[in-house]
Amino acid sequence: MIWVVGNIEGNQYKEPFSKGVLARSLRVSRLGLDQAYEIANEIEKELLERDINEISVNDLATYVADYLNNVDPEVSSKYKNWREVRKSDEPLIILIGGASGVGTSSMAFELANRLGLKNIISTDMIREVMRKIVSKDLNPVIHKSSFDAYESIRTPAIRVDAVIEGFISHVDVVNVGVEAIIERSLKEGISVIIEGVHVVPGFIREDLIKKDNVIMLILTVDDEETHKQRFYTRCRPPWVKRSLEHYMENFETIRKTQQFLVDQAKIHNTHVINNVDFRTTIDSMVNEIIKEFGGENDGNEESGTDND
Ligand SMILES: Nc1ncnc2c1ncn2[C@@H]1O[C@H](COP(=O)(O)OP(=O)(O)OP(=O)(O)O)[C@@H](O)[C@H]1O
Ligand SMILES: O=C(O)[C@@H](CO)OP(=O)(O)O
Repeated sequence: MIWVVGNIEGNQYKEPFSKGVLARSLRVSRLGLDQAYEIANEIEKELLERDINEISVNDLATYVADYLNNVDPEVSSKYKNWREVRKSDEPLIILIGGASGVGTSSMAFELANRLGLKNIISTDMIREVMRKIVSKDLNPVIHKSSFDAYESIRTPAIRVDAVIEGFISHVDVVNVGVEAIIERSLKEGISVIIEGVHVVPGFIREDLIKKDNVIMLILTVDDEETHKQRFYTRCRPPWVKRSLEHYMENFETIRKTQQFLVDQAKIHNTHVINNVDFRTTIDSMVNEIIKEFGGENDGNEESGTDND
């Protein structure tokens, strides 16, 4: 057996080498699951052949990076950059916004897998809790969808566009919950991905969004027909209870909310990704996150683990 030795706040710990843990940490480098396991397997074999039965986390990381460098230097560089990011003591708060149906939940799930993060919070669920607390009479807009919230605005539209006014009133309320989750995650040191239509540039408090360990990304589907198709695929499985009709009837207003999100992203310098191809989207997200949190790798590995 090989023991991996690490150090947390001056305390040494030892754990058995796990191919699963190593393979998961390799996935950030765009390796498929099979290839990541294959490489983890090979690395274990090599270590055993060299009679290494104890290795520090840092030496293991260097070994892995060198191994990857022979497979593909780009993969190795991604691995090293991500380790740089994980050296930080601060949690990562990743916010993924986008109009209904563009794929924020699917992409958050994939990203969490790639980065080995364990917490994903959907803003729809925050809203659901709020609906139990705040009655329909008191705040009708959050009892609607973001794109048809305008139908329940009590005062007639004051702004130029009723749909956007409804969207803003809706997001504004749910945003209180989003901020609470960010605050709690920062306080507890828990990395989290928060995803959904209620993640909108310009709405989250400046003191939170400006933190070095908080990043917001906006997803879009620029092509209308592709966006429509997403609702078809999402509503097709028999266990899905969301009505396709609801989204098709409101498709134009959903597109309006997307345009609003893009406009807000421009104003607030938020990165926008057109979510067409699954892998390209994930790669862009990972690249943005590494760029924002880690800068470029300088090649000097020191400390940190991949396990949180
Ligand atoms: N890049 C992609 N390529 C192909 N299909 C995708 C892609 N991204 C998402 N999808 C599919 O599009 C559908 C909608 O995605 P998803 O449910 O994640 O959207 P959403 O943004 O979370 O929507 P909502 O906010 O309304 O819940 C799903 O069937 C999902 O599998
Ligand atoms: O409000 C919305 O735009 C969507 C987001 O997922 O929620 P629902 O379709 O459940 O109303």
